[in-house]
Amino acid sequence: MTAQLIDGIALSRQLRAEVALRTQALAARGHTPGLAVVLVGDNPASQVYVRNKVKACHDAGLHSVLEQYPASMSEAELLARVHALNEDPSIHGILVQLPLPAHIDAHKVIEAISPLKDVDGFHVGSAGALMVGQPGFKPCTPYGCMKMLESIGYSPKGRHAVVIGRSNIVGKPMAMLLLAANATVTVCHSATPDLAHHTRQADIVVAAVGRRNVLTADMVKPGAVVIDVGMNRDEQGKLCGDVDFAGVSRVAGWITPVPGGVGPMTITMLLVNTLEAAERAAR
Ligand SMILES: Nc1nc(=O)c2c([nH]1)NC[C@@H]1CN(c3ccc(C(=O)N[C@@H](CCC(=O)O)C(=O)O)cc3)C=[N+]21
Repeated sequence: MTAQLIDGIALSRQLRAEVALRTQALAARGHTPGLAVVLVGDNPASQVYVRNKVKACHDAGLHSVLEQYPASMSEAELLARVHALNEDPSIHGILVQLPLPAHIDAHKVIEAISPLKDVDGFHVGSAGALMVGQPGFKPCTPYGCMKMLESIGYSPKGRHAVVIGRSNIVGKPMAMLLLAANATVTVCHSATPDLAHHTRQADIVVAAVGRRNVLTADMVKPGAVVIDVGMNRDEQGKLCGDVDFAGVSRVAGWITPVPGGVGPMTITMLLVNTLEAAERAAR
């Protein structure tokens, strides 16, 4: 059996076209959605990522500003910039690219972002809203994974979902979204003694660890949906996920590729959240 591909690029193209239409309608009423992307330091990977985000905004008709600062920027200076963006009516979403330099307390910076502009969904208020089922921004990566399930008409209701990884930005919110969609959810992590025991029972596996080959063919139930959130490099420097794609795609029913899977969807949901923030502000 060969798994069907869930194509994050094709789905992104579709969703971004919808974003562009809604953006146009909002802009016609004088409320062009605006995203501020703040990058501190010169991490080359971060440079690429933020440029992709700014380009995606441009292509969908959103306004964006990229603010780049040297690694020597102080925490107080960054907090002052966040406060200014909170007050800027042309900006509806604020993204402070992570990781931040070690001398800056990332938690403090994220908490300084207005929850109304927290399009990353990283603020404690956004996390709490997700947990109790109140309106708020969902973190873009797990939100994108839910859209990928939706795109294949797969309802998590009554299914067993296994999430590997418990980070605040992927694993935990992913578990909450699946739970809200009525899945039975197991969260596995580095202290789980027998990972395969859990994954073999899963109808849905989400791998979000940040290490290659965390999920291999022998760990997957035939026909399962496998979502790969990993972003790693192999020996040749090639981008690869957490899943042994060649092996697992012989067993799974559906699988997301890396690249071209969850990554583009993360950016798409950032656009969706920014548009949503602008629509709320325009009401
Ligand atoms: N405040 C904040 N918000 C983030 O959302 C955030 C962040 N900080 N820090 C870094 C991570 C990483 N991240 C990615 C998004 C898209 C791709 C993506 O589009 N990847 C392409 C490939 C890109 C390539 O070729 O390198 C793909 O998977 O097809 C990758 C990584 C967002 N992050």
